[in-house]
Amino acid sequence: IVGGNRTPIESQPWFAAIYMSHSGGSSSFKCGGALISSCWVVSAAHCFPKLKKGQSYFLYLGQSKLNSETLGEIRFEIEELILHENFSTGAIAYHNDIALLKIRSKTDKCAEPSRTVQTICLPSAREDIPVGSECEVTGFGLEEQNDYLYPEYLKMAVVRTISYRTCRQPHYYGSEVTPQMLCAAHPEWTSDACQGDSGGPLVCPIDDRMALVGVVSWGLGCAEKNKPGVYARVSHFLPWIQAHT
Ligand SMILES: NC(=[NH2+])c1ccc2[nH]c(-c3ccc[nH]c3=O)nc2c1
Repeated sequence: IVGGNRTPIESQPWFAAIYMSHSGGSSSFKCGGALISSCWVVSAAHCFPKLKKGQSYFLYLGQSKLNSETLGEIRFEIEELILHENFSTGAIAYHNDIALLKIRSKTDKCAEPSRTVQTICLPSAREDIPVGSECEVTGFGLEEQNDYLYPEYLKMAVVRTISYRTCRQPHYYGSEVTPQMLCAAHPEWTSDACQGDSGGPLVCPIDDRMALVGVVSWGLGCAEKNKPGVYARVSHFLPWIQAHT
């Protein structure tokens, strides 16, 4: 997250930190995710390239600090990884960049709600939030696009949704942006998601509840003028989520 502020996991209790474990026993942080029900986490399909021998994915819920113990954090193995069947990579965009992870703890359980672990609501069917809505994006991703280390602490930034027409302007992203994507940026281009935030949640208030409106997908650089963050538009994928969970 470029800009924004540190946030405790209690403020984003649906946030999942997804890691890859390597054959030698080491592990590396990969992407964010969001808990949508006890057994299911939503993330981005591009976070899950084909695994090599001895590699696997796992995730933590309730984690405020990267790679280390947060009181109340819980580790989950990925029992099932479902990538959208039409996921593809465009010139700069990812299409249908959404994935579902079925989680299972060591004691074969799914997530149990606590002060640091809660689900995020899905948006109701196909209704879209008004342009200019103030939303929040969360993750352990880079704080500057040329950084090479991820921050230790979870961060959150406030961004506003941008209209499809604006985002398709030539000096924005032109026709790389499709109706299944949602653009959002800070009005002064000072905060944004960045590498490592992929898969994480863009949550926006709908009526009086926070809902998972977007999944961090791509962007040209980070917090660059006229280059908004692009998210998978979750309302479009509701039928797909319902069919696979
Ligand atoms: N500006 C944004 N909102 C953004 C979001 C996700 C990104 N993911 C990446 C990325 C860069 C290089 C390798 N893998 C990535 O996911 N850049 C990103 C930029």
